[in-house]
Amino acid sequence: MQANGAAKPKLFLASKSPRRAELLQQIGVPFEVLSIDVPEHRQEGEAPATYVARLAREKARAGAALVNGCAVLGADTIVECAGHVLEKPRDQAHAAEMLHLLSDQTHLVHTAVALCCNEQLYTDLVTSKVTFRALSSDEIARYWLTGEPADKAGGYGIQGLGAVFVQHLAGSYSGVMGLPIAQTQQLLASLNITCWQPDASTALM
Ligand SMILES: Cc1cn([C@H]2C[C@H](O)[C@@H](COP(=O)(O)OP(=O)(O)OP(=O)(O)O)O2)c(=O)[nH]c1=O
Repeated sequence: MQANGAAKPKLFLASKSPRRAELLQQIGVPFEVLSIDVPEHRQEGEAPATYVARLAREKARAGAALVNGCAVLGADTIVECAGHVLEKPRDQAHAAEMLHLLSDQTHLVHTAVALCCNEQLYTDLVTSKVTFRALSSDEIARYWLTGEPADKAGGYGIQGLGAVFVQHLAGSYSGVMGLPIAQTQQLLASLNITCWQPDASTALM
């Protein structure tokens, strides 16, 4: 029990994304990673924001079904550009196609977060606007060889070498990376899960 009497459930992150784990660690929340597999298929006519929110909910619910009484955080990130929804590329050609589409354009990055505990579900959706400078075919080909695009929505990582493509960002940097920190902290607070205890042993410098 916490000082205010409310129970604080143990937290699991239902994600294989190392970025999400890193971002959650950054704010000092104790958690364990839970491995779940949710099929990621967009339904006919499903709007991008509806799709990403559904996947985050499904990940959180699938995790919660495995750890009764605990809190489970799920998230999903997609890129939307010129009417296309971009997820993780299948291969080099697919990544190149995505990066050519993003070149010299502004796109949206939607990240949905869902927190599930027993029957309770808390959700949020963060959309950021990212503008890329023009990319050459040569640098797109060389970027693939770094290994960075393969496991990232839209085929790039804003937190890595992909940062050199980004001319402008309006929104949440951590959201583009896969887990919007401020909004996640708010969801966790709904279940009384605090990020850090401001006492002598855990004080942040
Ligand atoms: C746009 C962008 C995405 N990404 C990542 C975040 C996500 O890990 C990934 C999008 O794929 P997701 O399907 O959202 O997540 P995932 O498959 O990596 O992990 P899981 O489903 O198990 O939670 O792209 C970056 O790391 N940097 C970026 O700049």
